Amino acid sequence: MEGHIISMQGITKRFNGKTALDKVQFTIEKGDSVAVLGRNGAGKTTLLRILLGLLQQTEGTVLYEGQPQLTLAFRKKTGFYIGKEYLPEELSGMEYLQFLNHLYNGGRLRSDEELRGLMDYFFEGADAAGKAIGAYSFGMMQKAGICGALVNQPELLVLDEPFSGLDAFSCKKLLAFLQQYKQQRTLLLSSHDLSFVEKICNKLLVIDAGKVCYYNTMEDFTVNGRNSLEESLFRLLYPQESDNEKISWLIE
Ligand SMILES: Nc1ncnc2c1ncn2[C@@H]1O[C@H](COP(=O)(O)OP(=O)(O)OP(=O)(O)O)[C@@H](O)[C@H]1O
Repeated sequence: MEGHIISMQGITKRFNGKTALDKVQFTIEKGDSVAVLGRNGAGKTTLLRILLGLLQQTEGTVLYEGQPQLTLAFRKKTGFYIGKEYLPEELSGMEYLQFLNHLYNGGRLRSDEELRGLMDYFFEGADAAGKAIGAYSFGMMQKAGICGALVNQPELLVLDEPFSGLDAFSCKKLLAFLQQYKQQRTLLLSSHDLSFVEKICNKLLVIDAGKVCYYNTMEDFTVNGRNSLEESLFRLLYPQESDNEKISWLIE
């Protein structure tokens, strides 16, 4: 177990008898940057929610540094953004960050100036700090969620589709941020945007119909970069048939 920051052991999740995750098993080493990939409905968000203790698994165990994960240490050292449903709509962006700051460390962790700096980086000076999150656009909510995930300077950062809804400049800023972040910490993200995944992650966890069908390095998956990530993923998950006939049928 030594060196593993996260260990998921035999995780099964059933919703009303339907299996969403089936005996999922993997470990994440400190310093890894892992992308969770798979089709819509494969089980990625369910997996991240269970890992974070936001959803109870039906079977299996999640360990953080060798211990059951729902400890204060896990909460203090983990940052996450998993969807806008976890954002308090009535608070302004700044109030949300201040709230998290108090929650994590009685307000001693970061100064208001630092929190404002965090917002400035992702919002690029847009007037968001004083505005209620409920009045944000989808992309602004994503940014507020990402800022929230970073308040406690987490050792493990978990992000569910962080690039979704961000404009091109914001994607570039997030990419630059994550590229630096991953050099010092551990990162787990799900994304459908393979070009960003390729630039950030060293390991891939591919899930299909609730089962892990690949977990290893990006290099191994792409045969040392000879194939693109997209090609390699298509080869693993999609049948080699042409959709042209189906498209013609749909159009005509
Ligand atoms: N609360 C729930 N109740 C019932 N079924 C659920 C619930 N949450 C997820 N599921 C089901 O579990 C499966 C996995 O869903 P999940 O959201 O984890 O997929 P995903 O890989 O994150 O998909 P996407 O790429 O579309 O975000 C799906 O079949 C989904 O319908």
